[in-house]
Amino acid sequence: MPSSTTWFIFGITLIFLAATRCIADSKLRKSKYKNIIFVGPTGIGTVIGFFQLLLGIRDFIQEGYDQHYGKLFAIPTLFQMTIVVSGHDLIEDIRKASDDQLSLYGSIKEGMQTDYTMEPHILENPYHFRFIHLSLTRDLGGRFPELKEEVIAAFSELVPPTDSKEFILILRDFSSDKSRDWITFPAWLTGKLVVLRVVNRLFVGPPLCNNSDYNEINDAYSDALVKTALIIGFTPGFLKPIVSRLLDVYIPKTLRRAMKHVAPIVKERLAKEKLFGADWDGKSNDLLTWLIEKTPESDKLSVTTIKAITIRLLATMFAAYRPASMALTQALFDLATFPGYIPELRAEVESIVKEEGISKDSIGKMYKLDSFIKESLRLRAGGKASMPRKVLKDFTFSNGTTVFAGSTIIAPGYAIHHDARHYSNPADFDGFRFARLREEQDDPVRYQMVSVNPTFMMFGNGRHACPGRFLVSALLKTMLAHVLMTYDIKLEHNGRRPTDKWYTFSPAPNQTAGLLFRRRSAPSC
Ligand code: HEM
Repeated sequence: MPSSTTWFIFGITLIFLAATRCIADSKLRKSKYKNIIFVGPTGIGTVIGFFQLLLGIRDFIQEGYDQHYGKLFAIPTLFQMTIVVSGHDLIEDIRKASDDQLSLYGSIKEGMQTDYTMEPHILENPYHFRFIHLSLTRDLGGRFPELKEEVIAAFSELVPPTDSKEFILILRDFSSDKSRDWITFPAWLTGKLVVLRVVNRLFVGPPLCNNSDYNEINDAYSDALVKTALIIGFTPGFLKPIVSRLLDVYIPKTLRRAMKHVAPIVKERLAKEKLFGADWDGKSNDLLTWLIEKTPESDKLSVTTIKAITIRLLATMFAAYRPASMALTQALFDLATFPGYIPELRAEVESIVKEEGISKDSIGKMYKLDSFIKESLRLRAGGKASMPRKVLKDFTFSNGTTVFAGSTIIAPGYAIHHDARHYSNPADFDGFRFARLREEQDDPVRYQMVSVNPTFMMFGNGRHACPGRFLVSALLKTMLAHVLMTYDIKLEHNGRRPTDKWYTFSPAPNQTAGLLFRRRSAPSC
């Protein structure tokens, strides 16, 4: 229990921060931002606003979007200015801007406080991200058999039909009546473990991808990164070095644990290369190999190198698995919430699998399944803040409004996805919405999950649009096809969909709810 002195210091700190926020806000409104509409409380209300902003700025974004659609509006957060850009033309301006004007990496640097949470040079040259473009996406067809194999293996271990070692492990606190057919699994934990394992199959290969300690480390690293970045982000600039030093325990500890797994594999792969040459038989085609090849020859085994490789592995995994596992969990909740879709989805999957089996090409033909997952993404996933960009040079939008270097701009993805201008009955889950549009307009490309445009911002837009979306689409479709073919699924607690949990900008699936699975007697894929 914290002592009264601790509470006193905490209270004084909050009052100090609130006062700073008031002063900063009033300065900003009179400053060069005077031509931009401000959203959020004013005057004494800014003190209350400060606490609301601590909890998240999502309501202010929606309020601004509803009242000022097609314009820019500003939400002064604690120590910075977040400018929200709405309307097709202005979002197009962001898409066309150069990286030295509006920078994605600048916003990641700020959002994740990478100067304090990672080695700064890693984001200066994020070549690990290019692996997704240059290798993984281009060769997705070639990698598909591994992805499929791992999906099947992961589900059969993590959602097994009977009592088993892994079953006990994952259930932990989840009680289940094993005498019945239906078994309850923790949805979020299961979704995370399946995605971690499958993505790690493509990032580090077997056996590490099945190592539960390594997968847990990936999860712990992401958690530590988010929490540390949040605290440092709320800290005034001059205090950041001190606060980051005080917090300098969780990330390094997790990193050291991860390095213990990565180092022997790097050694083993280098030894084989020495023995059998650069293209040795059985050489893994994964992110780890790619990172080893990028490292200067003389330096491949140094601790610094292993550390840098491990950070890049964990950072890429952070970008990949968190949104993908949230999307999987939400889609499973939707499948269980709207069982009326199951027969038609099953019919589509079964007929295609019967003809062609499961491959990258065959899942490409499952457009009802694609539509169902895309609708789940539209309604539940993603953040209020798509296309985050740090303004590096003053930038003037096509409507004449200038944003100044130092501000952060975002597009309000969540509001766009819930806007009746773009989607009829936007609050309703309409699983075949995109399949119908595709049929009506005879356009097989525009409505598929991986297409990005100013009305579907889940994966951003423009040159930085998520390069992992092709993998995500293959991953989610293969997983849902497997679940449809292998299990019956339903919600616990009389069929009420578990409520989402909101973080600063983004919704996340409920993290404690369970899902019930029952093995089908029909053959699985
Ligand atoms: C449902 C899952 C996912 C969602 C919703 C998502 C969303 C996003 C968004 C919104 C961006 C920023 C785009 C922009 O600002 O224009 C982004 C960037 C990125 N994503 Fe994803 N992502 C997902 C999964 C993945 C996966 C599985 C990977 C890796 C395999 C990945 C790798 C990346 C990378 C490397 C970038 C940075 C792009 C660049 O450097 O230009 N993402 N993602």
